Amino acid sequence: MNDNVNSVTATDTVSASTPRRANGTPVHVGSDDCIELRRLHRFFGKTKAVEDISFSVRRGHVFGYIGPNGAGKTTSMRILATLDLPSYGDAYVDGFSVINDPELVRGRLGFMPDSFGTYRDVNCQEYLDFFARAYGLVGRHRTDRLRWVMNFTGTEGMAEKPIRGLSKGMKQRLCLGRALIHDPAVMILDEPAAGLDPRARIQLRKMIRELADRGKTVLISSHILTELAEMCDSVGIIEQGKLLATGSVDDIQRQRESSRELKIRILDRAAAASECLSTIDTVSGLIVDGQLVKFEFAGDIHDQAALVSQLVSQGFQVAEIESHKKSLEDVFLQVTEGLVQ
Ligand SMILES: Nc1ncnc2c1ncn2[C@@H]1O[C@H](COP(=O)(O)OP(=O)(O)OP(=O)(O)O)[C@@H](O)[C@H]1O
Repeated sequence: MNDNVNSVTATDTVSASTPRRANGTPVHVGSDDCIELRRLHRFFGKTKAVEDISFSVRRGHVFGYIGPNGAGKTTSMRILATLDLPSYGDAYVDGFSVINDPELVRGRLGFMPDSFGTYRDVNCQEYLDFFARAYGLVGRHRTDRLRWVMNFTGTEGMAEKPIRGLSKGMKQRLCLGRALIHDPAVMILDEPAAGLDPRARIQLRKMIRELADRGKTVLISSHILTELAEMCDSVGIIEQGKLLATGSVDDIQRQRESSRELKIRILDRAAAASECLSTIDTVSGLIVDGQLVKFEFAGDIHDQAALVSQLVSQGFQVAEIESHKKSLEDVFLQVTEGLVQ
């Protein structure tokens, strides 16, 4: 099925080695990391679609791959799905190299591309059955698997419906079903929520979370950090082929939060309190508005506690303190620069 790797010339490719037995068969390396990119590069002429990207995703985790248009998300996912080859570096799925063991990778991976493909005239059951057969499922096992997948994706009521009559949301469910049909350990989902209405997005999120809870490792791409924040255990932010940040959403938010806005309500002498605050290095942009003193604060939570103690020890009546955290959109805009290639 995944046969269009021949668009890459052999000279483009530098392979990394998978451990092998004496007879040459690959050894399955049991690891907590079910997806791993190691110094992955993919160049198209002068375009560096993917440049030296490394990260790993733990078994049973959902990893959000986030970046603007043209960032290199689809290119990396196509390499993981063995539809393309890296120029340098390697990627591993469930311990197997996409370069050395693509067949083994395909059996362990379900890929949901960003477009549906051309199967307009078959019905939903025929569609899933076709892919089940392509993956070598036979007899009772195939029937049971089809039933489970249709039930899980909520497509059982549409078994007889031709694909050309499906809504976008239903097509996405069916596409997810196709990627799941051979019960892979790893799911690669390229912008599965694009074009879905809010309810369908929520349902998709629930399905993905449930798959991870059942032990599947999921890599999912999106342009939108907020869309992924709730369901992902960790995220990677990519732009112009480079990985700019990786970690949990909270970690990235914390790392990138170089400053935040603080508002302190002082019951009397707010202007004098502002004078006092102006002597602290981590305070800038002070504004006094009645009892409120607003400013940018570049310290951590301990510095914040020290600042309040200092005001109180100087006799100011601190009544309220409000800290405005940067939103995920703020973080995304701060991390990326809006560069397009
Ligand atoms: N087959 C190709 N030939 C030439 N350039 C390509 C090819 N595939 C991708 N590119 C280029 O590589 C860069 C990364 O593209 P890619 O599709 O991976 O980005 P993306 O992050 O998935 O973007 P989007 O969110 O718009 O889908 C872009 O500049 C794109 O034009």
